[in-house]
Amino acid sequence: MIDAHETERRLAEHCQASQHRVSPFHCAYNYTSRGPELRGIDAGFQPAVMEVLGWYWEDLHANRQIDFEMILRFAHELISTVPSIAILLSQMFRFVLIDEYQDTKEIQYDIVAHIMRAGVGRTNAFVVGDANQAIFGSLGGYAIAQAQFAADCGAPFTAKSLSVNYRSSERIVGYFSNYHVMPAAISAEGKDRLFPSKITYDHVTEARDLEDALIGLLRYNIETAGIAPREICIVGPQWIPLAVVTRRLVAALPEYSFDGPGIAPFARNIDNFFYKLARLALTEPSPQLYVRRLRWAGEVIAEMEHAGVSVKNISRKSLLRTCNSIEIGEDDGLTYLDLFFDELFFQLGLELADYPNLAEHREMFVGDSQKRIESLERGGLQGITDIAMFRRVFASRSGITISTIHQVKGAEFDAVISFALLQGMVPNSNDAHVDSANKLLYVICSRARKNLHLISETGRVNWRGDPYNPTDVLAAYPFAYDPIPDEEA
Ligand SMILES: Nc1ncnc2c1ncn2[C@@H]1O[C@H](COP(=O)(O)OP(=O)(O)OP(=O)(O)O)[C@@H](O)[C@H]1O
Repeated sequence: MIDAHETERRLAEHCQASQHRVSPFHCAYNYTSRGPELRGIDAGFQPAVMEVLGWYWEDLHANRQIDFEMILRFAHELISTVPSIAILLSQMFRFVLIDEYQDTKEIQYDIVAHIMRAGVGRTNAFVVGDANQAIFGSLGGYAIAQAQFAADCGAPFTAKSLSVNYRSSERIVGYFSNYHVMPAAISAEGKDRLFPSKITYDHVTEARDLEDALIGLLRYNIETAGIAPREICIVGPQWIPLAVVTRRLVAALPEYSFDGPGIAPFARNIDNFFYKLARLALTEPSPQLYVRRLRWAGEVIAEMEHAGVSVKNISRKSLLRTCNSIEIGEDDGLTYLDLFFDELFFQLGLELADYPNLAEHREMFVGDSQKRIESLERGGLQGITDIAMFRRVFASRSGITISTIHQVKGAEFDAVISFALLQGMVPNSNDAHVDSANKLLYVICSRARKNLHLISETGRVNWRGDPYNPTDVLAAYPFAYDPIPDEEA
């Protein structure tokens, strides 16, 4: 099973053999029940891209490997060609629960529909989500219509709606309701419903002064409004600019700490064996972490067994003890991990070369992490290789969260500060549809319980040198914003 980074590396290799300047970017594809579909590629260019993908699939086949899309493809192929599979699954499962249905792909809906049809009334489904938050359309996710899914499943569905919001104040709910693409009446009924929320919109700050504006808002929320740093989130569209902003904020506000998946110095590939092992290598034994580390140790042992290691003498506790006993005096995060992995294998009496699957995982983990560090450094982030930065990835959240819009989905904070709300970034220029902008703004604004601060900084230019303007739907919303706290002072 190869991960997204390895897919890109292999595609880059095959693209070199193409005579049509195909790049890995063009090769992003979704499997549907009708076969593979490319994402936003002109019809005339499609044969050239499909040629490269053909080589890529042959290459994977020759190495007995699959990528994520192929899991869906083969699951679908099996379930639609071997009827007993769907019948068996429908007998095993009385309920199929789907969360975030708006991010579900056609092939996934079709897999469920096969099971439901085979169940002829035995299997029920509970499908929940929010069509207003469908921001993974570019990856093939969409909110299926109720009638369509009912027809596909051969089963009637009863629609119910959640109209009560327990998270945000009335003022916040009133504000983000503007960005609904599906009509919905929502009322605020949580404990903060009457909170006198500040909702501000700054469209005058220049990009070069962005950090000052962010610092002003952070200080207002922490020092004046009394909000804890871990209850504040800064949201931006892409993680490299976010990392740059973080670096400046870290330097300007040494008294506060910052957390965020976007600033992790190594590849967050949760299926990789060495990522799982890194969790044990980078956390210290402590009573608070004991149960979690025990679970992580269990996952590591299961992966080892899967790779063919004899684990009968390795228990979760003994593995933890061995990990805890390893001491490595090294400040460079990647070197530390490298030495840790070597030492652990040595202590367990294992030779990595005897387990090709694990050796491959190690190569991917180290290669992806190096690439990630290089791109963060190119983005201006220094000190990223330090072991302390590595350790923070698994430390519990205590600082101000920095996140991309797509990563922040599902989370909630007392205060949300969002920048780069610019047409061409939010929404992205590949997907400049007005609904896409509405959904992104809806996701951002509906994360806030109390305060919401939006920024469309001026002076940013695209690769052609043209200036970015504020996101159209945001600029067109005639809302009575509060004065920006700094100006008030
Ligand atoms: N019945 C309830 N009474 C009080 N608080 C509730 C209730 N249901 C949910 N909440 C609180 O409301 C907040 C939002 O709930 P939750 O995260 O489950 O919503 P959600 O539908 O997943 O939201 P979203 O899709 O926008 O992320 C949480 O803080 C949760 O604890």
